Amino acid sequence: MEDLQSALSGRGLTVTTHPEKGRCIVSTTNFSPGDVIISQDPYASVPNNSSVDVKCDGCFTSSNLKKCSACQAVWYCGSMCQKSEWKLHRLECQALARLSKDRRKSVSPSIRLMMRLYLKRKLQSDQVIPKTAIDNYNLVEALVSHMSNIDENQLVLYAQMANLVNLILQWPDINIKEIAENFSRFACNAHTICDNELRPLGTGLYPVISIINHSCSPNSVLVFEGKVAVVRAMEPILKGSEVLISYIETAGSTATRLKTLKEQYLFKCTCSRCMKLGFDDDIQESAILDGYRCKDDKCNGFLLHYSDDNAFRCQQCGLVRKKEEIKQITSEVKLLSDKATTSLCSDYLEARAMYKMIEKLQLKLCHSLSLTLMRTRETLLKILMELKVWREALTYCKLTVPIYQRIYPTVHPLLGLQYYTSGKLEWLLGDTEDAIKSLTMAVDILRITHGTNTPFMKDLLIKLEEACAEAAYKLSP
Ligand SMILES: C[S@@+](CC[C@H](N)C(=O)[O-])C[C@H]1O[C@@H](n2cnc3c(N)ncnc32)[C@H](O)[C@@H]1O
Repeated sequence: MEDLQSALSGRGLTVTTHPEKGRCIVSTTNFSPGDVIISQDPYASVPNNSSVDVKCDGCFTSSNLKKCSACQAVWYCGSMCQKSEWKLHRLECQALARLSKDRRKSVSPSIRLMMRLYLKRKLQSDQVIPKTAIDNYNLVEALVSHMSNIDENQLVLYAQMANLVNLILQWPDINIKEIAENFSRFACNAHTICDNELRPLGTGLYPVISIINHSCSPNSVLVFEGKVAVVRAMEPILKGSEVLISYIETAGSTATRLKTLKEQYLFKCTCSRCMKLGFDDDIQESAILDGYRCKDDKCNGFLLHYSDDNAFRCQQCGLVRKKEEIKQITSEVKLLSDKATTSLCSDYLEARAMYKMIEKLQLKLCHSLSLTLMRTRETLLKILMELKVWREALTYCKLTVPIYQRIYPTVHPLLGLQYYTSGKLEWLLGDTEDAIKSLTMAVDILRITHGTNTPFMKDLLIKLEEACAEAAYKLSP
């Protein structure tokens, strides 16, 4: 702990304890928006490979991959990544190679992550890999596990997974109970590693970054540069303030956020947004985000429960909508959604037709600002991008932007990325003036959340420069 404190003090941070939250990271200096508060390499990490989607173990790229010839289970994009991973993979490779081909295929990313945690611990204790103040197994042991609060079924599952790790590693003195506890630690401490556009690539354990607590209106954001986790300030953070990130999608209604945090992280959030639960404006906001629209097409009102829960009443015009009718449309949407999800993996044209039908039904059911309708439109945007139907994709992107602006704070990576998508589409379609506006808004946000020195940001800045140059050229006599 002393080593950690002294490593953090050089970065303007300290670890304190809070009676309800446990450990916290607090700033001992002022941070401005865009400042890197802390960055860390993973103690252990793994790509989220599946039978249909594989990534390089070193950099998580999906292109030019070759299998490790010995274990046939791990992929690399080239010799550089293979070499950088070799010390750890050498031991992992021997363990995997002992398994039958079928067994090897069934080793899930979570099992691999646990194996890699133990292999790293072994390599550090054998001094093959150096330990540092922010990269050692003691920090993993200090992470909360919530073992005494998780239910029995979950414990059984963790015990089964621990047995599997033992079976693969075949270390005589391995402690099954300790492995099971580490699975519980993964559940509330591991982070999903994402690319710059926040698409998931894998999972990593970052034991110092895991000390940062949650808020639904956080002052910082966690992004990834390759496998390195980077926490940046999104707003001015004054000396003495706690550094807070969000563990979950903050757009959900208060009840949804509280439920997710309780189920996955086992705590009751008491941030300023969650403390509004049950107050009038929170009830209204939730009814819009999660809720239904007025039956009258011309009314933009939202519905709240009415007369013993058998009906809903529009809060704007008073029109009543029967619960039965809502149930009927909901089940039609559910039926279609189940089919549509499968078509997403196989046939984009079919998926487009199905999601359009879902959107049509949801327009009858959901408030125009509802998250459910927005998610459908996000999916349609992705499908249309895959199909390269740019103009229609732009229409859907534009439909989501006002909702993003409403549900996210002015500096939020998802809002910045949506402006970026809009700008790219406008640029492609020759709407240069609009592209400049969207790309400028993207830069204003993403330079804070993603920094300015990454290839991703450089690419965005070049696109903006090109759009400005073209606009100037069009204007020149
Ligand atoms: C990733 S850890 C954060 C560090 C943790 N406080 C510690 O002592 O190691 C996540 C756990 O911290 C606690 N936690 C995080 N944010 C919290 C909050 N806003 N309120 C209460 N507890 C919180 C919960 O126990 C949660 O499962």
